Amino acid sequence: MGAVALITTAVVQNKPLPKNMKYGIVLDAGSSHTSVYIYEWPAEKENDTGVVQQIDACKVDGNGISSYAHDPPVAGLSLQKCMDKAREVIPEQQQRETPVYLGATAGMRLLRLNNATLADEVLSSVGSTLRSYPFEFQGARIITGQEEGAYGWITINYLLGNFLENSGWLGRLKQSATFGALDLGGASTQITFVSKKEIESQENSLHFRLYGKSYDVYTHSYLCYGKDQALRRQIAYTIPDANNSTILDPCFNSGYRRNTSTKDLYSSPCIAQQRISTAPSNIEIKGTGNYQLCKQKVEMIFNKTQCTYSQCSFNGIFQPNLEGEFGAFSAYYFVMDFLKLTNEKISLERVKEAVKTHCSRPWEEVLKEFPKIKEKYLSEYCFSGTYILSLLENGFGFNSENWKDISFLGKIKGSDAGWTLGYMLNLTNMIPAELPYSPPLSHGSYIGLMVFFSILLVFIILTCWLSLRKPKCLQKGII
Ligand SMILES: O=c1[nH]cnc2c1ncn2[C@@H]1O[C@H](COP(=O)(O)OP(=O)(O)O)[C@@H](O)[C@H]1O
Ligand SMILES: [Ca+2]
Repeated sequence: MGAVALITTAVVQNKPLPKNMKYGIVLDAGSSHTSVYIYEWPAEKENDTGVVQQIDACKVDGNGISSYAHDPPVAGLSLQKCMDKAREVIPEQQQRETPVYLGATAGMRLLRLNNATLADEVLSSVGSTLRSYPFEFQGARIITGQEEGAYGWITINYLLGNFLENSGWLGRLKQSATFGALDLGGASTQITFVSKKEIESQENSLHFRLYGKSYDVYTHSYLCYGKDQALRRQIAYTIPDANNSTILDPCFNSGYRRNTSTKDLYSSPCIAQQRISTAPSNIEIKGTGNYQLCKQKVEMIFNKTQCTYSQCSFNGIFQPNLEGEFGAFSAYYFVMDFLKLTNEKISLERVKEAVKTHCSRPWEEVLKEFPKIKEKYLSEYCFSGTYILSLLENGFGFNSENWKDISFLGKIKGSDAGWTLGYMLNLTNMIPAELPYSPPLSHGSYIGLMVFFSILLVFIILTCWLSLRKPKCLQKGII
């Protein structure tokens, strides 16, 4: 009876509690568009790694918030549809304690360079929209390039489970068991990885202690080297003078035509050094679809001549030797996915061939094959593919050898690869410096052991009882 009571108590008392979920919202206000991400995690497992999951993502209609500089109040209004959706997704009783963060990236950094007052107005407009929702508004700000790189690195390694793998005694011995992060945006690009070598420039050096292990991380964010700004710079190199308003551009498929206003092209601070006063007000771009010529033009934006450190990537920026594996996400993934080049087994040479082939296809043929793809994206895949190859090879120093170390990542275990998750994990203190205490046994093993020992106890009691009865039996002369 005692043993049965023990088993029952063990099972009933230790039933896992019903899951109490928590939620968090992060808005990624990128240069090209804004996305709203909703995350969920069990409250009682807050400090475990790998428990936060993306449960919803909503793409805001229209362009990035920096494009509303001429009418800041509209920037806030543009977020309403996605925020209404967030209100539907998150249970009502949890909404008041759900934090909302907005982080703006390179588009807003550029707007701040052009006009800081307008940048503030846009931020206060999005802030007041977010405050009007029943969530816990935690601020709308422009994050630094360093933060963008660091949080992207944290996100992918958290989702890949690398921090937990490194936290045991065996993991602590391993040198570089994390993935480097390569993030390509529209206005900036970030490279972040663990380096064993000394990081010679302070501004590129980060130190983290996560789950009981220390990480020395190299990061750099290149403003104006996102693919949209790089395209502008590439076009600006060949702006003709006032007598001629046509550009023959090898980075667009042959037969493709696009009209651009010079005022719009020149509005970016990234073009500051390339402006010519005699430029016509409108230009017509005519594609010629030639990978080699496009590559030559693209490479003009990487200055490889000056370097005051022992080694540099380009533009005099220090970069230690590449180490370990890398996850490439955001536009790296969108472009390589379109070109069907995300398979790890494809060599650098084959990737080049594929981009070359795509560039040489007539625009009419491309358009016919992909009628549903947004024309802006479709027309730029030749340039984007060429730019990605140039940036990785000529800029960062990847080659045929270490190309296999790059994985192009869209989602990892259902969550988008990007800086937003890392940003939220950091701001909610969900990544502890030291390993959190976890009971040595899981709930299942605990119950199993309790049942086993209870049965063992019953068995021992029965055996003792039977052996104690023996002399009595003998006394009675039964045997
Ligand atoms: O489906 C797609 N195909 C190609 N490019 C895409 C697609 N979706 C987004 N992009 C590009 O990804 C980039 C995202 O950059 P983002 O808006 O995050 O800028 P930022 O990080 O520099 O602030 C932009 O260049 C955008 O055009
Ligand atoms: Ca981005």
